[in-house]
Amino acid sequence: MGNLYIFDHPLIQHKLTYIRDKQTGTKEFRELVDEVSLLMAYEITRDLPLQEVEVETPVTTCKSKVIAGKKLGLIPILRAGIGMVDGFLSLIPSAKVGHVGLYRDPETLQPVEYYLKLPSDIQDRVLIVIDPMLATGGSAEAAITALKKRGARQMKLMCLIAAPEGIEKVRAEHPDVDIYVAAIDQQLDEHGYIVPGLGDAGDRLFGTK
Ligand SMILES: O=P(O)(O)OC[C@H]1O[C@H](OP(=O)(O)OP(=O)(O)O)[C@H](O)[C@@H]1O
Ligand SMILES: O=c1cc[nH]c(=O)[nH]1
Ligand SMILES: [Mg+2]
Repeated sequence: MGNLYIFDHPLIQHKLTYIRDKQTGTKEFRELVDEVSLLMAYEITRDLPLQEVEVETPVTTCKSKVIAGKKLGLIPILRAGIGMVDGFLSLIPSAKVGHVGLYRDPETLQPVEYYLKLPSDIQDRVLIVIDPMLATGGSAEAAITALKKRGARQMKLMCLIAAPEGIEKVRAEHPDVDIYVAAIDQQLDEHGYIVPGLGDAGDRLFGTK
């Protein structure tokens, strides 16, 4: 089974509170998601492997470290995942970005795929799938399945808020994928929304509805 990590950094937790707040308007919501995504990128990359190189300083040469191993790929699940891209890229600007377009049918809660565009070398990258919300887990599960079908071999899932149901689903269907979240909430309501959650992430990010 994949590991489950909680981003417990105080700055992430502090900002998440204002993201949840229904009084937070679109502009501020977007800014906060952007800031939290940068902090989450910092946390999720703390296990990147390093290798020693020699560097010449103005004084002498010394051994120092650079990031080694596989490159990263960022895979936002449209639409809401887009809100997390810029923050992540401000820290890791060389990551390639692939898009998986999915929406959740409001009646059946099943994910419907409408778009897919990926970097050509996803098999050689560690992919970080990003979406603010992990509710039933259907969208994340479908996105990871779609990526595996196209050759993805190593993935992490990064979300702001997860419901226990979503975590369980992804861990059951994709035990090879580690999950990183800022909060695990209580449950889903009868419409599949996370309680207490933050409402509809896409609508709050883009000012729709
Ligand atoms: O875990 P699930 O039950 O699948 O729900 C989570 C999905 O729902 C939201 O997307 P939505 O369908 O609202 O699309 P949007 O991003 O275009 O608003 C959210 O951004 C996730 O992708
Ligand atoms: O609470 C939820 C559940 C799914 N999608 C959202 O945007 N919010
Ligand atoms: Mg939505």
